[in-house]
Amino acid sequence: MPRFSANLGFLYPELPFLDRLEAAACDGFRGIECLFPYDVPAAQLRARAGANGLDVVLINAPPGDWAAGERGLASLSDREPEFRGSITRALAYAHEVGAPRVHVLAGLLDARADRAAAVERFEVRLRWAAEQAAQAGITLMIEPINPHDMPGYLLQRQDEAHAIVERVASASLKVQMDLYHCARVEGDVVEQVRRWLPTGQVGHFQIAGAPDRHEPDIGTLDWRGSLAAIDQIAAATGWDGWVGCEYRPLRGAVPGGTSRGLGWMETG
Ligand SMILES: O=C(O)C(=O)[C@H](O)CO
Ligand SMILES: [Mg+2]
Repeated sequence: MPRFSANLGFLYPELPFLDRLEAAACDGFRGIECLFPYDVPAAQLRARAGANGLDVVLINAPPGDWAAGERGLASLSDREPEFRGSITRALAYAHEVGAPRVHVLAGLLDARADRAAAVERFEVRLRWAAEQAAQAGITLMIEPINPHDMPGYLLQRQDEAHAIVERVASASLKVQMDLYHCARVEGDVVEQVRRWLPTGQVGHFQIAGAPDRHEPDIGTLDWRGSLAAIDQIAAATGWDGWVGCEYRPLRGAVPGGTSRGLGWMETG
């Protein structure tokens, strides 16, 4: 089985954020990932992770005004200074907590906007951001996200993301392949893993059941096949990344609900 990290934006929702680290460690996780940890001083997160023997494997860069509906700044016109500030802040935070990956959200495309121009802006900004990341020894991620969960998101398909990574041509930019989004948009997830992981351009995986984003074994996702493909290709190529558990536990806020739903890991 691959290494799993606990996405603390989704798992253990009944606990205060910092207490989720101990719960994850008790459940056997060795890595955690966060959506937007910026309300917590980096020193506190680093200390809790260290005390629980956890690596912080991924954080997201600040996405703009999330409450107002923004989902990233990287492709938005007239937001370059804010975008650059978000990257600087994310890289500094990631450095302090020892996170080797930062996910950069692309942003929403207005229905009347020119997609080609937005993609061009995205690439120009990623090129700059990847240079900053390289200096910090951090790898940036871009992630295709399905339009049911995030209508209008610029990046929805694996081939679009990989084409951008190829054009930006920096070793510090990779694709975050979320098997849940991939299942909802592209269907045959195992085939997509087999197509893209050997390219060396996948930096991180995430997993959830489809179509409801609960535990991977709830729904139609071929999670066993996907994880077996990751294992097989990792053994052949030396890929040593993580698979983030980014799902809403079916038992939601019931105390212990996340832990009780982890049985799929044993049966994979
Ligand atoms: O939504 C996802 O799948 C993510 O991974 C983002 O980081 C949060 O929107
Ligand atoms: Mg994801």
